[in-house]
Parts: sequence; C-alpha cells; structure tokens
Amino acid sequence: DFGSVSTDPEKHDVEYLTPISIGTPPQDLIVDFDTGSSDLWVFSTEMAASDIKGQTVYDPSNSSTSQILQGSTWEITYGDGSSSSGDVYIDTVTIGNLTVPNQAVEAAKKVSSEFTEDPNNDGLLGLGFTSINTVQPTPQNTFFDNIKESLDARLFTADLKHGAPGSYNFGYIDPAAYIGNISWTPVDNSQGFWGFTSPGYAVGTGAFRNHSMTGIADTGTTLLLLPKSVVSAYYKEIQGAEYDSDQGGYVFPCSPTPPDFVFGVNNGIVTVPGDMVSYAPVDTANQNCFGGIQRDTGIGFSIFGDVALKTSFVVFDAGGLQLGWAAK
Ligand SMILES: O=C(Cc1ccccc1)Nn1cnc2ccccc21
Repeated sequence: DFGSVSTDPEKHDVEYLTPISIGTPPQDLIVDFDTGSSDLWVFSTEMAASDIKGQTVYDPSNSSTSQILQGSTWEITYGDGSSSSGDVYIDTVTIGNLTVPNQAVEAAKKVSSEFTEDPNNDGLLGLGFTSINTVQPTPQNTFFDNIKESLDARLFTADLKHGAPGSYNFGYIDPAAYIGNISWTPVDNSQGFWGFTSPGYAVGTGAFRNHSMTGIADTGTTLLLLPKSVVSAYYKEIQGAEYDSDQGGYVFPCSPTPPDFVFGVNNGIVTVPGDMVSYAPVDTANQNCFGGIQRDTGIGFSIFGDVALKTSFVVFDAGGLQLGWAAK
C-alpha cells in the first residue's frame, strides 16, 4: 500500500499546509505536517470561539465514528514558545488514499495566539517518533506509526518546494521526483526526532570545511538554524550583512543574490541556493532581507528546517532508520 498528498506553502514558505480528512462523514481540515513533533492535534468545537479566527474545526459530535479516549489529555509547547492542549478522540483519519481507522485525534481546547492568528492552519500532524507524543496517561501513535506496517516500505518522503505545491508520499520513493543519487545518513531517534549529523559545509564555491553539525530534519521549522560559528562564517561573505538584534537575526541587502550554502550529508552534499537564503524582505524601504540561515543558539542542536528541505527530495526511512537527501 502507498499514498501521496499535495502540500502547499504559505507566504514566504513559512509553513506547508496539507489536507486531511477526519471522521464520518469526512471533515476536511488543512494542517501542518511536522517531522519535528509527534502529536496530531486540530482546532475543535471544544475551543472558546475567541481562539478561533477563520480556521476549520473538528467536531467529534458530528462524526459517527469518533470515540472519546476516556481520561486522556495532551499539552504541547513548541520550540518557538507556541502551545496548545486538549483532550483526545479516536476516529478515522485519511491522508490522500491512506486511511487509519483508529487514529488518536487530539482535539484542542486551548491554543496560543500564534495558532489563533494563523487562519489557514487547522492543526498539526506530527511525523516525528511516537516516543515524544504528549498524550497522558498513554502516549498515542502518530498517523505514520499506525500505517507504516501496511506500507510497501516503512518510509515517507517530503518534496517541499519554494512557492509551489509539493508532496508528501507514503510507502514509496518516486524515482521521477529527484535527480542523481540519494545520499543516506543514519538517524538518531533517541530524542524522538529525525536526528542526523552533517560532516561540514561550504560557502558559495569555497572549500568544504569539516565541521560536524548535529541536528534534526524538521518540516515544522521554517528556517535553517545552525551553529553560531557556521552562520557567522556564511554571513561574513555577504557585503553589508549584520546581526540585527531588533529583527532577531542576520539581515542583509536583498541584492545581489547571496552565495549558496552547501552542507554535507554523509559523502554527498545539499546545496541551498543563494536566492533561497534571502528569506523575506524586512522592509520595503532599503531592501534589506532577513536571512533563511540563522543561529541555533539555545536549542541544543541544529534544525534543518524548510529552507534546507525545500532544496531537496528527502526520504524519512523508519524501516532503515536513515534519512535520504537528493537533489531535484
Ligand atoms: O518551534 C520550532 C522552531 C524552534 C524555535 C526555537 C527553538 C526550537 C525550535 N519549530 N517547530 C517545529 N514544529 C513546530 C510546530 C509549531 C510551531 C513551531 C514548530
């Protein structure tokens, strides 16, 4: 069995939104697939109306297949400080043509302002490892964990694009989706993430520098967050680049296009084109851009977020406990 679903970027590729269906008859919601967390939670009829601003909500009482998971609750806080909490239903969830009949659907009762102020995002679907699911007293499986035994291969792929629809595929590697070879690297899932270590990096056409960078492949994070020393080495090559504490990161003139950023994956490399490093203009006046590569200070590991992922075709292989990166 295998399946595919389209995923669309919000403005500036800040997040990628993917349609899912929950319940009977199906309730269609659009959520953020997040390899950096492992809860499937959605806006719901159990929330205060003031916390809902345009989102579509899940109504378990309108689903003939929903069953409350008695006594279970969940609460999650993400690295950026946003948070949500609520209770849990078991219901049928469909992604593309793949259905899990008894999926734990975490219905929100409360969400922080970041979610309320994001009208197009109806929730999150975690694609991290079940070990970090927040449901108490008994953690619940992710959609992928529930479906993976029935897939032709225990993997999913992320093909995120810059300003264009991409796709998540489950159970197969589409040879037409990438070029060249896939570089494979082992995954450390001890923290519940898709963790790996990159051997080093290069700036533009410069020499490759051996510099271990341990981090996670995280579709739920917008930017590429790397060690301070690597980030300053990169921005040193851009005229006028500076760390702007007001903006909370490196800012530089939007033109000329900055140098590419290359990072290693095992014995292969991934190239982030310079035009993808200019994440977004900070003001229309003097055309300064906020960098897509920023420091990982305080996190404890690097985060290879959408800025890194959208340059590649990425295989999240749970069967082999490895990540595959390919150009496209
Ligand atoms: O929270 C983050 C980014 C982050 C910032 C600072 C420290 C650590 C990580 N990503 N993320 C990953 N999944 C998310 C889901 C919602 C919001 C943010 C999400």
